[in-house]
Amino acid sequence: MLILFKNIKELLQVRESHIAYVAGEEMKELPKIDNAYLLIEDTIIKDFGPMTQCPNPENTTVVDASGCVVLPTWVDSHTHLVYAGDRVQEFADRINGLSYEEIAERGGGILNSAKRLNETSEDEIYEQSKKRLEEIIKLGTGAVEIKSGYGLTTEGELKMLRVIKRLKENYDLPIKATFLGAHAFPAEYKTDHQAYIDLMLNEMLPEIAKENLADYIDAFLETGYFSVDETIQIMKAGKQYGLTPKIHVNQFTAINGIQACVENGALSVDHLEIVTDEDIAVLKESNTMPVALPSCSYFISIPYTPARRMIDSGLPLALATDYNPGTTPSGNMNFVVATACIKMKMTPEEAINAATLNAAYAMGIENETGTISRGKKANVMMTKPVTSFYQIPYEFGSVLIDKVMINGMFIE
Ligand SMILES: N=CN[C@@H](CCC(=O)O)C(=O)O
Ligand SMILES: [Zn+2]
Repeated sequence: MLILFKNIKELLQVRESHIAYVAGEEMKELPKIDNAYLLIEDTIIKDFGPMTQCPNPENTTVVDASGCVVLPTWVDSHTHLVYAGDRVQEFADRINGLSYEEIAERGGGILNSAKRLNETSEDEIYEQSKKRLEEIIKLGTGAVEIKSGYGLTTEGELKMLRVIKRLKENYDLPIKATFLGAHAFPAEYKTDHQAYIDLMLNEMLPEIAKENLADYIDAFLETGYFSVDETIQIMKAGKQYGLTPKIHVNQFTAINGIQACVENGALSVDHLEIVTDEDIAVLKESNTMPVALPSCSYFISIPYTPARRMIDSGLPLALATDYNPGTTPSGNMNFVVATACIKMKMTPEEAINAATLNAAYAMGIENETGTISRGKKANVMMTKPVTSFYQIPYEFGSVLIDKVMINGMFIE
């Protein structure tokens, strides 16, 4: 089946040849074709170019994109969208003055979600999660990473990962599963961290590997959560099962965690609200993708990742939502892109590179999606009529995405 987008005002993120990611100055360039066509054949991008060279194949569905922008769908490389219930009470508590850390110290936070998850059936968690997934697809997300980490028991972690597996089976977008047993220490292991780590390494990981439930391994490397040495143990164990690390680090404090992640071959380091010059120097010598999560900074009022300092130092940067019940109850990548421009001073070109091409690298799927390139998946989207693609971040509270195509099929 052929689908031809014609008269596209701006076709964005056009890459003739393969590129893994863009860094530093390169991030400012978002290649585009004005007045373009885009031809989709079945599930892949077949061809594109200026309208002056537009083909006229038979038996083709034509989409008139006059006045509209067409671009690859967003890639959300960091979410926790499989969870049970919500944490609205903590939202109110924070408005009334408590910090995220204070709520966690009182037994709220991640442990609150873990309790709820362990009390909820797998079917119910699947139902709640698929609604979130369907919502973000309509908002333009065409690939998503999803973490476990609200189980913190063998049964609970497996339950979450099985839900992610069901989502993979039932939805047509690339989904990667990340094992995040090291999200927090359950209360009963507060004084015996090693016992919980042993449980993860000796019981959870072998079962996860047996059922092939995870693609990546994660840990919350942070003061009061998992130390550098504990995280190193977890990364090394994960790698023995073929799970590459993607690590939560530098959300509240910088404790040389980034160096440990880089040394252990992390595909990405995520959060980075607090970044030292040493962290930047270490990242510059690596292929590890830094990932910023601006909706989290917005929601819990913590600093934004210093994108300008990082990009101006020559680093790449990816953007993701962090969709989760505690720090980011939103999976809207449009808001992420807008907030990156407004609060982190990223240009629209940089933000869109960060939310497509670089984000695909952070998920290990840069060969499949993230750019308009011949042979890549037909995961593309079209805006409403706009003055230019700058309108996407400019209208920060609106969703300008009009049509979303996943694997060559329009989402209803
Ligand atoms: N910081 C660690 N994990 C999540 C929040 C988890 C929660 O509060 O439920 C995050 O990425 O922000
Ligand atoms: Zn997270």
